[in-house]
Amino acid sequence: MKLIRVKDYDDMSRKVANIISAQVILKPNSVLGLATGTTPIGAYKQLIDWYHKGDVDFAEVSTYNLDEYRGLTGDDPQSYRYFMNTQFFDHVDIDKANTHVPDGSNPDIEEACSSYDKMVKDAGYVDLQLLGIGRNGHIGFNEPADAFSKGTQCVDLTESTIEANSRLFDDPEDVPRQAYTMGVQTIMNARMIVVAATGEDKAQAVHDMVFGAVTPQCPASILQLHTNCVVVADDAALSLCPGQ
Ligand SMILES: O=P(O)(O)OC[C@H]1O[C@](O)(CO)[C@@H](O)[C@@H]1O
Repeated sequence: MKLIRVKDYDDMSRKVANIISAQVILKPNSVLGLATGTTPIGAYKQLIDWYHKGDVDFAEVSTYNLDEYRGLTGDDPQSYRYFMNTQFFDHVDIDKANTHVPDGSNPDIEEACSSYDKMVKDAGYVDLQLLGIGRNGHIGFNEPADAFSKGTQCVDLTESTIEANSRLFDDPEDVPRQAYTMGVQTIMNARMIVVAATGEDKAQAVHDMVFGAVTPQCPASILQLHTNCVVVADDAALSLCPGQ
């Protein structure tokens, strides 16, 4: 695991955008694994800016998102499909047909998960996976559990995640209780992984991810076993890490 210390959220956003840009410039038809949440918004903004300046383009890129709330359609403003369209896809030259998010509107869990797995597999898995990290160490929506997940699965969100994500909903009661998420094994199949984290509320999760035991109780800890994983984190997120 390589640690890159950054000053703050803006610095993290530029560095993450630089890594994604380099990937796309070197391999224009890259398969990107993308994340939602507050963490990557600044990186998406930076990429949009560089796209408008002609520094990078996404015409040949395809994308697979980590997760989606079960029960929401893509046109629901709280859905992750809507988030990706409005925060990134609508502003660059990516072909929307090449962008993929688990289908939260599919009530058939088995079908929703297996069809997403097949798509990612048929794409040859992900070249570069961008990850945020939950306060409890979750990646995608893979919550602390007794075993690491493999392929796409339907998960019951923990109270801590529901509480953390309720800030984005008018009424906390509206936060869906379930989500479809890419599995940990699929995430680990990515050829490069970039984890972004800022802020003190991520410090314990970042410590456990980098220095803790590899355990499904902290899903992000398995990233220690990935051969090409970079963590881009600010002082606050690294504040519990020894010698950092
Ligand atoms: O970037 P945030 O908003 O802190 O979220 C962290 C993680 O939590 C999720 O939003 C899921 O709760 C992930 O998609 C994200 O990577």
